[in-house]
Amino acid sequence: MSEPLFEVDESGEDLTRADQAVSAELSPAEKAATREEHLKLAEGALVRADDLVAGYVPGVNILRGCDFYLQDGELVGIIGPNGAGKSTLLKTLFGLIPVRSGAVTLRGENITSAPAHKLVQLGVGYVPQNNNVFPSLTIAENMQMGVYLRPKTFKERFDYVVDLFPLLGERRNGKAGALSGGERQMVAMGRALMMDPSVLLLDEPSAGLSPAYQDEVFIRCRRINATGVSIIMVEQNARRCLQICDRGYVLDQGRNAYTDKGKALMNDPKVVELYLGTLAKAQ
Ligand SMILES: Nc1ncnc2c1ncn2[C@@H]1O[C@H](COP(=O)(O)OP(=O)(O)OP(=O)(O)O)[C@@H](O)[C@H]1O
Repeated sequence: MSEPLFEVDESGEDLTRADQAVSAELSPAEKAATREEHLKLAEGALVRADDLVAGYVPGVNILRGCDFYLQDGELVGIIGPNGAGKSTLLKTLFGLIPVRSGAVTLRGENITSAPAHKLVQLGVGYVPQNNNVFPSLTIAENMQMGVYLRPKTFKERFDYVVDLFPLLGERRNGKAGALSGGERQMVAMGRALMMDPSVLLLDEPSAGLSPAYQDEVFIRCRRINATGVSIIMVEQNARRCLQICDRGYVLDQGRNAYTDKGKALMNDPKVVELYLGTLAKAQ
C-alpha cells in the first residue's frame, strides 16, 4: 500500500483534527432541533426504517423500536456498545431476520422482510462480517458469483471493481483463500459491488484488520461512496467510522441513543463519555 493512509480526506480536510477538543454539550433546545432535523431525513429517504422491532428468539426483541434513515448518496455509520444490535439492524434491513413490527422501505417501496435475493435485485448489496468470500474459488470466480444474476455485465463491473481495488485485478487468478484478512475484505466488497448496488450494507469492514488495513478500508469506503453508492456501515472502530461518515447513529439496547452528523457525534460529550471514552484514548 503506497498511498497515504488517513491523514487527509478527499476533500482535503484533515481528518485527524476531529480527534481534538470536545465542544460544549448541546442544550435541550439544540437536541430537540437535532431530532427534528433527523425526522426531516425520513422524507424521501432511500432507505427508511421506522420503529423496527426484531429478534432471533421468540419473545426476545433485540431491536426495540429503532428508526434509521439513509438519504441517497450518504455514508452513514452505526456504532454502539457490544450487543447493542448493530449487526442485527443490518441483517434486518437485508431481510435476514423477520421484522416483528415496524417497516422498511427502499425508495418508498415496502421491503419489510423481503428476502435477500430480491433485495439484491433491487440494488442492495450486503457484506457480512465473517465468511464473506469463497476461499476455494479464484478472485475472478468470486466476482462471477457476485454477478451471477447478470453475467453479461461481468467485464464492465469487474473493470469498475478493479479501478477501486487494483489488487483484485493483479491477483484475479489467485485463490481467495490465500489472501490476507484485509485482501479478503476487498474481495467481499468487490463481489457485492459487482451487482451495481445503489446501497451497500457493510458489517464491521475493519474488524480483525491491522491499523494500516483498517485505514485502507475506510478510505476505500469513501471512494466507493464517491462513485455514487450509498453506504450503511456498522463499525466497532467508532471514531474512525464517525470521522468518515456523513451521519452516524449510536445504537444502545436496540434503540437509537444518538444520531447526528459524524463529527458532531464525535464532539458530543455524552457520546464521548458513554461510547467513545476508552476508544478515544486507545486510538
Ligand atoms: N444468531 C443469533 N441468535 C440469537 N441471538 C443472537 C444471534 N446473533 C446475535 N444475537 C444476540 O443479539 C444481540 C445483539 O447482537 P448484535 O450482533 O446485533 O450486536 P452488535 O451491536 O452488532 O454487537 P457486536 O459489536 O458485539 O457485534 C446480542 O445479545 C447477541 O447475543
